[in-house]
Amino acid sequence: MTNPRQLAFIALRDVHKGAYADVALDRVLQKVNLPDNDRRLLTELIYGSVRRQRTLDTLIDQLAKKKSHQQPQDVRTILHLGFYQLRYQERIPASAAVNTTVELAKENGFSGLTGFVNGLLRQYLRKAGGAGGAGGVAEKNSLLLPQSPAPDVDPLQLPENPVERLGILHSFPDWIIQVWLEQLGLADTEKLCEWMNQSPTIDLRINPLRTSIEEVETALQSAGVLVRRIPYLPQALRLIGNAGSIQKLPGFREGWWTVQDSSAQLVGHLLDPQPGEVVIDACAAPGGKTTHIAELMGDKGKIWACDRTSSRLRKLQENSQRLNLQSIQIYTGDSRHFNQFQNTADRVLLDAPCSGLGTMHRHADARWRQTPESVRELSVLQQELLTHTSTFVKAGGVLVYATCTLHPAENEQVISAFLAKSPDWQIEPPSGVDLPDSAYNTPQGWFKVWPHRQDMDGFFMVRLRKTNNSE
Ligand SMILES: C[S@@+](CC[C@H](N)C(=O)[O-])C[C@H]1O[C@@H](n2cnc3c(N)ncnc32)[C@H](O)[C@@H]1O
Repeated sequence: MTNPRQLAFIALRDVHKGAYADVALDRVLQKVNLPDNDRRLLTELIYGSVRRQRTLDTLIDQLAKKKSHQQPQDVRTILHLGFYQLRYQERIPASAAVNTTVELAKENGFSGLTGFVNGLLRQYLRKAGGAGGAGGVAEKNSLLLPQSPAPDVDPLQLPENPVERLGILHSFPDWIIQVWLEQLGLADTEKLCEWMNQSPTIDLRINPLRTSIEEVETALQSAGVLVRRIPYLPQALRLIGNAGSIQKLPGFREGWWTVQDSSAQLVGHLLDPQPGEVVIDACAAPGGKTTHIAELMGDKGKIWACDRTSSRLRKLQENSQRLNLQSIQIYTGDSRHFNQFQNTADRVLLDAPCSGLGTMHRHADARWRQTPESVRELSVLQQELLTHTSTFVKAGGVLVYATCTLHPAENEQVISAFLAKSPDWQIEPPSGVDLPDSAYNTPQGWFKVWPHRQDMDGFFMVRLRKTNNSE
C-alpha cells in the first residue's frame, strides 16, 4: 500500500497511542518505497496534523455536534487530516482534500460516517467562502491585524483572551503562550508562534581539520545543492531548499561537516576552548558540541565527554570517528555523581537536558509532551547538574551553561540561583568571540537567541568564570 494519506493515518494512529511523530513516520517509511513527492506529502501530513492539533480540534469542536475528544479517536484523526489539507495545504485542491478524506473514512471501517465527514469538511469550505480552500485566510486573521479583511471568512472562531486566542490560532498550549507573552509581548509572541510552525532549516558546521568552507561550498554546488553562509559563524552553511538525504551529500562520509544548527554552533564559540586544554562536556551525547569543541581545539588536548545515555553516546562515538577526532574520551554515567573530575578542567560545557521549547519546529509533538510540571522537574535537574559540574572547573576556569529552551525557569532562574549561592563565580561577557553583541547579548550578560529575530533555533547560553582565589 502506497497511498500517502492512508500511511499518514496509520502513523498518526501510532502517535495517538504515544509514539513520537518522527518514530511513527520512520516506521511507515521503512515498510514502503515511496517516490519523493509522496514522501514529502506523507511527512507534511503527519507533522502538520500533529503540530496543528489544537487548531484542528477547535474546528471539529465548533463545526460538529460532538466535541473532538468525544469522537472515536480514528475519526478524529481522519478529520485532522482533512482539515489540515483544507486549511494549510494550498496546493491540494479542496475537492481532492474532501474526497480523499471521505475515502479514508470508508477504507478504515467508517462507511457509516462518510456523510458526516463529507458534510463537516464542506461546511468548513462554505464558511471559508468557496471551494478554493481556506489556506492562508487563517493566518491573516491575526491578533495584529484586527482590521485585516473579513475575519468572518475564517470559519475558526477565536476568543478575545490573547493567550487562548494565540494558542488556538497557532496551535500551542496556553502555558507556552503565557511564558512567551511575559517575555516578548503580543507582537513578538505572534511572530515566534509563526516561526515555530515553519519547516526547520538545516545548517552544516564545516570541519576545518579536514577541509575548508569554500571546498564544501563548491562540492555541494556541483551536486546541485544551494547553500548560504551565516553571518558571524565562519564554519556555518545553511542548505537552501530540499537537499535530499543528508548522508548522501558530498563530504558526509569523508567527515567534512556535521549537521548542527547555527545557534548550537554559537555555544562552542562562547566556550572558546584552546588547544592543549582539558575540557569536560558534562551532557555530551550525541556529540554535536563535543566534536565542535575538538575541532576548535585543533584536536589537541583532552575532552572528557560524559552522558548518562549509552545509546546516545554510541552516536557520539560514530560522529567522532567519522570526523576523525582523537581527543575525545567517553564517560558513561550521571554527571551529578562523577567525583573524579574535581578541579581538573580548564573549561566545562553544561549543555543541559531541557524542555526544548526553542526547537519545537524540529519536533512536531514537543509542544504537547512538555508541561509546566516537566519544566519544574527539569529545572531541579539543571540546578543539580550545574552545582556539581561547577566543581569540575579549576580556579580561573570557565563554565558555559546552555539550553535549547526559552523558559526562564530553566535558564535565567537556574543561573541566578547558582550565583546567589556561589560567591566565587561570576558571569563573564564573551571576549574573543566575534559575535554581534547587540543581537544576542542581554544586560545581564547572557545570550538569548530568539528564533524569530535571528532565524535560528531558540537557545540560552551564558559564560561563567570561577575566580582565581577560590579553593
Ligand atoms: C541537550 S542534550 C545534549 C546535546 C549535546 N550536547 C550535543 O550537542 O549533541 C542533553 C543530554 O543530557 C543527557 N543527560 C540528562 N541527564 C543527565 C545526567 N544527570 N548526567 C549526564 N547526562 C545527562 C541526556 O542523555 C542528553 O544526551
